[in-house]
Amino acid sequence: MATEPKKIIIDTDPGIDDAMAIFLALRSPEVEVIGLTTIYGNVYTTLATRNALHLLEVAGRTDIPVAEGSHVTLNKEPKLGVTDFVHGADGLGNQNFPPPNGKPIEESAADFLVNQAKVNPGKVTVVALGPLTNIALAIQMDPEFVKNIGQIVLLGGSFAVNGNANPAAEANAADVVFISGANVLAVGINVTHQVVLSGSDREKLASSKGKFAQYLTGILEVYFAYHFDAYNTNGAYLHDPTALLAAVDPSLVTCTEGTVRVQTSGITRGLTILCNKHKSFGEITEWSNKPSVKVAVTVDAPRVVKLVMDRLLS
Ligand SMILES: O=c1[nH]cnc2c1ncn2[C@@H]1O[C@H](CO)[C@@H](O)[C@H]1O
Repeated sequence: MATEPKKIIIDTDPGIDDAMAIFLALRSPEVEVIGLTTIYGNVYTTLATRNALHLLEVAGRTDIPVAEGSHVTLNKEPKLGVTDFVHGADGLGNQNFPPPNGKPIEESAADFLVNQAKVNPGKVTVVALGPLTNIALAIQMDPEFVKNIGQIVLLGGSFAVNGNANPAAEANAADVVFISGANVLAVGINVTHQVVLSGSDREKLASSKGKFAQYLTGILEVYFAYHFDAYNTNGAYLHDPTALLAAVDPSLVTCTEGTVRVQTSGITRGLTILCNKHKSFGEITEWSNKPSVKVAVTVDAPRVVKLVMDRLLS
């Protein structure tokens, strides 16, 4: 008997690699996308919502609801900057796309997350591709959320490699989410930096007539230019697609388990530190007696890239 597709909500700040992940999800029969929620990060939240609606229109999937997320950080501070130098001023490679026709639903992202988890207890996976504010708000709003939500697969943390938001920190990590007790799988940039779309992969996308391949060829130009400047490579890291595919097929990564804390202030703000669950210390630490999460440590990069190519070329 065929198993039912896994219901997923993608929390996203599109974003070029977000666009790839959203299209991949729509091409993955293992999952059913029941909504997109938006957040600041690669762009401000208003533009993230506009881009989410636009991407669903490109895909012909305007049946999928978009719920707009928070405009401010968890501490209620306005978001200071976005990474338009990575994704272009419009977040989608400066392609002058027309505004979408659709509108977000009335429910906020956090309300949508809470309510969907409540009506499908244990059945919804959130794939969180941006800063984790909406997820943290859902956790704070409803004490039942961490029980109701099936899993949170998040792109977040850098786990002992340099960050990309600052040398200590990856752009997305949030302490509230890591110690919430929810079933969390964290895929950090120590892992996603191993998954590279090469220049020749991009040429294959460019020569395909597929709708998604054509669209992505246009927006990838800015993303490749950024990687060439920042990392001196003719390739692009597949952050969001890797996290999405880890939710689709967990066998693509291997994991360790332990408590993750996120530094919330000081020069290492955003630093993620994992304490392996089997390790004990002679003193009580800020990691002691806190819930464990799964943290990806290795990835089958060739298989991830092949899945990305096969599904986006078709
Ligand atoms: O250099 C960067 N700085 C900040 N964010 C980035 C950069 N490159 C990619 N992303 C975005 O942040 C997430 C990975 O941390 C990905 O979602 C990607 O879209």
